[in-house]
Amino acid sequence: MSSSGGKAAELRKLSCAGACKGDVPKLGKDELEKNLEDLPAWEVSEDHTKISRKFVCKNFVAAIDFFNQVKDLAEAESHHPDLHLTGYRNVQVDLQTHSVGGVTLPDVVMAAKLDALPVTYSPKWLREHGSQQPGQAPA
Ligand SMILES: C[C@H](O)[C@H](O)[C@H]1CNC2=NC(N)=NC(=O)C2=N1
Repeated sequence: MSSSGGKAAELRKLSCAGACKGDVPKLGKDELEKNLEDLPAWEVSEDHTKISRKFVCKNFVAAIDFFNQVKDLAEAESHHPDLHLTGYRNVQVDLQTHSVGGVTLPDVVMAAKLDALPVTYSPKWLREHGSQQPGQAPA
């Protein structure tokens, strides 16, 4: 049962700093799922080496605006997601700590922080995927 969002709020208080020195432990499957219980928009890859979030933005400008917010956050945290933009508005964000080749707590922290960024979603996509998407800005 997911908490009332408290876990995500706790994660957002943490920093990703130092995540990439190669000594941060990879999270196992169970730890990962426990850490993601409050971040339902994120999926774990088959091999558990990355977590991803997919959504459709209202348009290309909205997608690039989101990417620019991600750029600022990633630079502030010195921890960088992989960003994919296809079909002018289909967004996929992947997170992994490249220096260890897996998902670490800083990746989960970054996911929680990314979920707090406002996104202008495609209204049609929101209707089809449940309107409770994270960071939902007015359409
Ligand atoms: C020197 C610099 O901090 C490191 O190369 C950082 C940059 N951002 C990073 N981001 C991610 N996701 N993984 C890393 O291993 C990583 N390393």
